[in-house]
Amino acid sequence: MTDASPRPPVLVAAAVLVEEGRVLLTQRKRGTHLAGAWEFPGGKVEPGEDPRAALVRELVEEIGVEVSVGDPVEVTFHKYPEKSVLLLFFWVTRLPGSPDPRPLDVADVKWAGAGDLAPELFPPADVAILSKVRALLSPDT
Ligand SMILES: Nc1nc2c([nH]c(=O)n2[C@@H]2O[C@H](COP(=O)(O)OP(=O)(O)OP(=O)(O)O)[C@@H](O)[C@H]2O)c(=O)[nH]1
Repeated sequence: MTDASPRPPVLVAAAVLVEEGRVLLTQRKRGTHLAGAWEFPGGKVEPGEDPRAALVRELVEEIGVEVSVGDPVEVTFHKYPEKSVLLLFFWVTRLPGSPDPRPLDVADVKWAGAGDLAPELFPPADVAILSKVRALLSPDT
């Protein structure tokens, strides 16, 4: 049966930033949707905003890094009980001279190897992107 009053999905842009065989992850803050989960850094695209510009903005706000946003890696639609999300995952590279990531508006930040990508640590919407990213990373980390 279809929802009687469906709301449009929340549009989210998220980054796949790989350096030296590790991918950058952030941890969701207490009191937010899916608190404590590890995820790909990013956030909601504001109405009328270019998703790539939103991602640049979110990475400065959340972890203080300056990036260039490349091609899409994956697009995922997922229904949570409280909302649905449309996630746009992009390849991202740090600009020369960008600061190192630090947890400005997230609970924590880390460079993760393939062994850190257990799906149960991530939002359920991230299953597809996780298998793509795992295949890219060094198997022994
Ligand atoms: N950045 C990011 N968000 C993700 C991922 N996977 C996933 O389901 N999401 C969901 O996409 C939404 C991202 O929006 P956000 O980061 O601005 O979340 P928020 O806490 O401000 O949202 P809220 O105010 O509705 O709780 C959240 O509901 C988050 O749970 C991911 O890999 N990265």
